[in-house]
Amino acid sequence: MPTKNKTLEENMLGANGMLAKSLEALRSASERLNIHPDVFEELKWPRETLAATLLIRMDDGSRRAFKSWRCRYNDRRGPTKGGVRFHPNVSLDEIETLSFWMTFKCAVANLPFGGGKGGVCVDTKALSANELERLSRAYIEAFAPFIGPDRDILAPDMYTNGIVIAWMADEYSSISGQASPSAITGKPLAFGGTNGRVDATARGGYYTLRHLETSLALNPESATVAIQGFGNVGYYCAKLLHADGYKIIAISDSGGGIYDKSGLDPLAVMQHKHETGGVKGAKGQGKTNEITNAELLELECDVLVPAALERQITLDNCDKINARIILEMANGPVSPEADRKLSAAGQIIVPDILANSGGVTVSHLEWVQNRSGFYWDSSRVRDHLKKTMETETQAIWALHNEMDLSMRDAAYTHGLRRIAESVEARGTPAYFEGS
Ligand SMILES: NC(=O)c1ccc[n+]([C@@H]2O[C@H](COP(=O)([O-])OP(=O)(O)OC[C@H]3O[C@@H](n4cnc5c(N)ncnc54)[C@H](O)[C@@H]3O)[C@@H](O)[C@H]2O)c1
Repeated sequence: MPTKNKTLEENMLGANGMLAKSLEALRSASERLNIHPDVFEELKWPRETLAATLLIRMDDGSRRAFKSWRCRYNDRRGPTKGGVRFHPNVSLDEIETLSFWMTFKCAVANLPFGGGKGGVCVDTKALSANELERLSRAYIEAFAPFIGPDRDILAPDMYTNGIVIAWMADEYSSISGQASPSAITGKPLAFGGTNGRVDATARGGYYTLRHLETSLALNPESATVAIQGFGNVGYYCAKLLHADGYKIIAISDSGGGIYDKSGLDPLAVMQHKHETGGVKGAKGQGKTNEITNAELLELECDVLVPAALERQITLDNCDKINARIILEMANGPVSPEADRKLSAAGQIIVPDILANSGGVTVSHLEWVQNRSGFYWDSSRVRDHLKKTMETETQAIWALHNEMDLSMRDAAYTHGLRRIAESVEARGTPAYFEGS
């Protein structure tokens, strides 16, 4: 590629940005599969990203501005789909990267969706409930022409659970002038939500891990687990694994963590978090110590479950990671450089685009139910989720072994095959030359 173009590409992507770095997985999967360059050129760029400044009336009468974005990364396999994140560190690069990951996650789960994502740069803990409602509705007002059941479908992400999604769905229906439940998934049950969505992301990761137990020589009777992040995903992961005999030895949240080598009961820790606002101070079965988030990541354990933010394990700390298996329940918790080093050292990283795809898999079922008007019971949802997770886990595990790839490379290869087929189905230069 000429230097001039490369500079242009670097300028457009931001050479050191998270998206530019994340594209490495796409680049190597494209080379491996000998994908047509048109496909790679298309997948390198977000299809469209919209930015909006949300102006909110605060409770004290003042006005405050919040930066926000919505990105539709690629829609070749169907309408774009992805959560909305409310977090103080949200940035354009982060939203576009998360949308890129969603594109591959939906393909890995074989859903008829492309990838999207949105976010608002906000610390929700500093807002009142009224301010949070105004912000949630303002987000929809700003992006309403961009979203829709056949265009871009929203969902929860960090700090946008339950009521926030209900406000958003309500606002979208008001603006569109009709009940439009399928534009936003993750809704409360009474508002067109689906059974089984609350713990779907965690349950998907749990099915994946349990399916790989024999291959990974994991014994649930004695395996130890450390969990970073104790929100929707971290809590339900801890709960499901604990119920099957796994020993949860450490849990953390944004305020810090606790460690007990005799084991922690996730229900008791959640009770403590409800009462005090954090996990610190909760007691386990034996001697419970307080630890930092950094210390939690370095613990000796069989399974480390990052379930909070991206870039928690990087070149700075990857030499200190002692877990045999990392189950990526957060999006992008291990940087590409750290992933290469850890994989080369024989540590198994079950990648986010597989491990946490249970959430979007059940969101798809919610969308299907909203459109058909026929609602499923929990066992039907769980059976479908289990089957999907096991099928895709097995396919990725087989590629990992057959092609001698890390699990992340295997997952990108698996997803790219499907996306490339849908791009190529619209014609490549070879098709037009032949006609
Ligand atoms: N909820 C879903 O369905 C879903 C689906 C796929 C992926 N994810 C990913 O899972 C992760 C967690 O999402 P969630 O829905 O559980 O969010 P959540 O808001 O329910 O919980 C987030 C948790 O992370 C903790 N946290 C925040 N900053 C932290 C830090 N610096 N160190 C340790 N803990 C910290 C918070 O205290 C909280 O316990 C995110 O990366 C999200 O993108 C979520």
